[in-house]
Order: sequence, then C-alpha cells, then structure tokens
Amino acid sequence: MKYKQRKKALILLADGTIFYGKSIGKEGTAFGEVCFNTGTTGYQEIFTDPSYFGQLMVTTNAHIGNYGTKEDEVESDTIKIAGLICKNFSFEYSRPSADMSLEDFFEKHDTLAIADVDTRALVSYIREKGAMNAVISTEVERLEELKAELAEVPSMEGLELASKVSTKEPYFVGDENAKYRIAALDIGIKKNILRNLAKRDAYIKVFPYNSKFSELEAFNPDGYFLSNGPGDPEPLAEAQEVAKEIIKRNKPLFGICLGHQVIALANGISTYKMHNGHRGINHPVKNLITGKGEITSQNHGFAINRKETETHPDVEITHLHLNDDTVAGIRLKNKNCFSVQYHPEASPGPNDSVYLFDEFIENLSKN
Ligand SMILES: NC(=O)CC[C@H](N)C(=O)O
Repeated sequence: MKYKQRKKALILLADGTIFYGKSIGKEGTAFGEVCFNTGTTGYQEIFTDPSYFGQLMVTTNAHIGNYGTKEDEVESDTIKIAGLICKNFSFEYSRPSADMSLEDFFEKHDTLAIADVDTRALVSYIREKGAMNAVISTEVERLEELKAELAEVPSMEGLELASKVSTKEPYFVGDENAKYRIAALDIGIKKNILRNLAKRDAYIKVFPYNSKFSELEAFNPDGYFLSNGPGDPEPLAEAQEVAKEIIKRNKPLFGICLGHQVIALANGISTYKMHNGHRGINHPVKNLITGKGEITSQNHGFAINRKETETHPDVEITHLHLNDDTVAGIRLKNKNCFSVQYHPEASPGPNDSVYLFDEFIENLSKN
C-alpha cells in the first residue's frame, strides 16, 4: 500500500442516500450510473470493457485485487468504468504471472476507487430502487455542492456514449491473407471479440462508430459485425442505418449486445431501460433452437422489447434469459443475420457460447 492515509469517501446516490467508504489511492470525485457486477473473477476485463463507460461499478465479490493485473488481460487500452466501489480491496497480490497490483493499475489509469463499503447493503438498495446516477468522492465536506453537481449529470436513458470510446481511425486485426474478411463497426468493441474472429481465420477491419455502410463495403468483406458498447442504443442513428443497409443486401451480419440492440432497432423493435441490468458471469440462457442451456457472461442495462420481437413477421427469438424471460438472442427469418444480448466472447466468463462465432464464420461462406 503506497498511501498510508486513505481518505474517507462517500457514495451519494441521486435520491440522496449516502454510503461511506475509503479511497484506495487517488482522491477526487467521479460521476456515473451506479451498477453492480456479480462476477467472482475477471475484474480487470470488467474494468476495461468499453460497454461500462460512464458507469460506477460496484463489485459484489468480497475481494477485489487479490490476483493483481496482467497486461494482456485487458479488453481495451484503458480503464473504462467511471469509478470502482468495492468491499475489500487487496493491495497485495499473489499470482506469479501478474505484472502489476490493482492499486497501481488504478493509479496508472487515473481512476477513482473506493473500498470498505457495505456493498451488500448498497446492492440490495439499488436492486430495490433500480439503477440510478451517483457520485463517489473523497471531498466529503462538499456534500451540498456534490448534490447540485449530481443533479446535472444526464440520465443513462437516451445517452449516446459509443462516440466516446470508438476508434478515431480504422485499424486492422489478424492476418491479411486470412480466408475471411470482416468489417466490424466499433461502437465500443472488446478485444476478445476481435481475438475470437481473428483466430477463426478472419482478417478484420475495425471502423469508427459513425462510418457509413459504403465505407465498410469498400473493404469488400465477407460479412459484417456490430460490436458491444456503452450507453443507450436508441440514439445510435448512424449505426442503425449501417445495419439496415447490410440487412437490405442480405449480407452476413452478427451483433453482440449493443450491436444486437442496434439490429433490433433497425428492424423497428424498440429497446427499453431495465430496472437493473444483467452484469455477471453466470447468467443462464436457453437456446430455443437446440433446447440447450448456456451459462453466459452478461453486461447490459437495456433490452429489446419482447412482445414486439415475438409479433414481428421477420424476426425470431433464438435465446431467452432464464432468470427473467427477457430476449437474449434473435435471428432474422430468411436473412443471414443473428445477434445476442450477451457476451459469447466471455472475458470474463464461461465459454459455453463461443459456438456463435463458429456459426457466424459458417454464415460467411453463405455470402
Ligand atoms: N455490453 C453492451 O454492449 C451493453 C449495451 C448497452 N450499453 C446496455 O447497457 O444495454
């Protein structure tokens, strides 16, 4: 531990409720929507997942940091969560292959983290009241100002965040001479999705969030991919337009999470903000085509409207979330397009659903 004096810190929720803890190092203030992840492992992948941009993450696992961090276990190049709220923060780590402590990792990425919080009480509270904005701060004496500043933070509903995390310039992943070419729209893409595509003999060109279909098409791809990402899918008009153009031409298309929501919106199915999202690594999903169950990695706060999906003439539900019967996957009838609300690439999480990458690769041959 570098900081002998860990500062008192608070978590102020939008409804005025306050929880207390202590900073782990960096002092200051961070705003965001408070959400919780129930994963017992995989904190580094979670903290660097661009889908979490703008969110204050409460980890329900009692210990965070005990296996340190490792350079190649990131899902993007920086920490993307707005701040961390946890119970026991481990300043020591015991994994021989780790190259940094979590304390140093937060310092390197200049992100606020507070520990010694009664996370069980906090999560019970959010579960009951629903997701809401919050501020975490070591400036505990500025309570009234923090309240006023928090009131100005925009709600996650209606918020476009993909532009904040997307690449500015296109880039390539994989072997140029690979069998398949894939055009991927980066609305917050995780590295492990790219790894999963590249290792299936694909060469991928990754495009900024606001690219036009014609730009993606110019790469002459065998298929298209719409990534995961942060924020509300509804304002992502450009991405929805790209999806419509791909679907119109019946080109192979695969969407994950935010990409799945964009595909639904492109088909006229609405999305809604959930009371609390699904964030963890043990969410049960049923594949309605095979009848098999999958334990999945999930991270979303919005979902697509189930009734509109069921009654849509061109869309079929392929996967259901077994905890609450929300739509977990769809495919378009008579089109080469499917998508899932969860994370088949895992990182972190079980690999039950990686078969979806194989199915997409098979679809590329049907181009
Ligand atoms: N993982 C994701 O792509 C998340 C999608 C979207 N931001 C949501 O919260 O529902």
